Amino acid sequence: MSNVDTLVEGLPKLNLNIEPEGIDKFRLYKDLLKEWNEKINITAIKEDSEIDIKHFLDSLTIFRTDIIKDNAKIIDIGTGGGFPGIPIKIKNTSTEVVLLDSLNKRVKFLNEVIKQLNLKNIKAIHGRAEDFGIDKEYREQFDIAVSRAVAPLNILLEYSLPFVKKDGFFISMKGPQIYEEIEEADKALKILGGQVQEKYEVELPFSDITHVLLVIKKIKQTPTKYPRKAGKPKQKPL
Ligand SMILES: C[S@@+](CC[C@H](N)C(=O)[O-])C[C@H]1O[C@@H](n2cnc3c(N)ncnc32)[C@H](O)[C@@H]1O
Repeated sequence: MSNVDTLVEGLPKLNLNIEPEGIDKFRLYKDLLKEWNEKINITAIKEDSEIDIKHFLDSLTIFRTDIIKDNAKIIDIGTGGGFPGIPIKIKNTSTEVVLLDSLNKRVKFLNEVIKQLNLKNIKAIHGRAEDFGIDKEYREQFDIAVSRAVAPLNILLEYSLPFVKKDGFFISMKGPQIYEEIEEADKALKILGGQVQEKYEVELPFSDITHVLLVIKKIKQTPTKYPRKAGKPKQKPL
């Protein structure tokens, strides 16, 4: 079994607490991550303490925003190996979580994690954000969309904001380059109905890395012509 010692030591540094049952789930999650990573490419981060810091603790920094309320319905866009969606679900079991990724082999891994960790009220779906964003089962159905390491903000907003209900939030987990990205995303924000609400700078424990959690509030409905068809947001960002 993997150890999650660095995760356990890092939680108080983020003012977070996770019950022993949750810690056991992180341990099992790490076992599966390392096992599957031998067969399919999920993450370049392979060492125990690095997984704790750069995947688990980094994902959990999202709780510093106070946006994730009990029972919130959340979608993680481009979740990859489940970050930040699975740590969110382990920490707050009352949330309803949808994990979305365009790479099917990663979605298969996520389904195995959901099964083995016995997580409830969570599912992994395979496809592109541009396609699910026009599907009425998903469009404007979420209190919160989250995303880490998927695309520059002007592109990411077109992937994410269509999923968020009016008065809901999109939380983008970024590095310090976010400040330039915000300037470049001014037009996309206006078109898609978003407004910058807050920026939280968070120091990642046991590292010299500072990440920024950008909280965008959805202040009006997204026009039905967005998202444009798959590939278009990236080819021709707003
Ligand atoms: C660099 S990985 C980041 C994964 C994870 N969020 C993390 O922080 O570790 C980006 C992920 O986004 C997915 N992705 C990229 N564009 C997408 C799109 N348009 N719709 C859905 N998933 C997408 C990719 O398949 C990939 O798994």
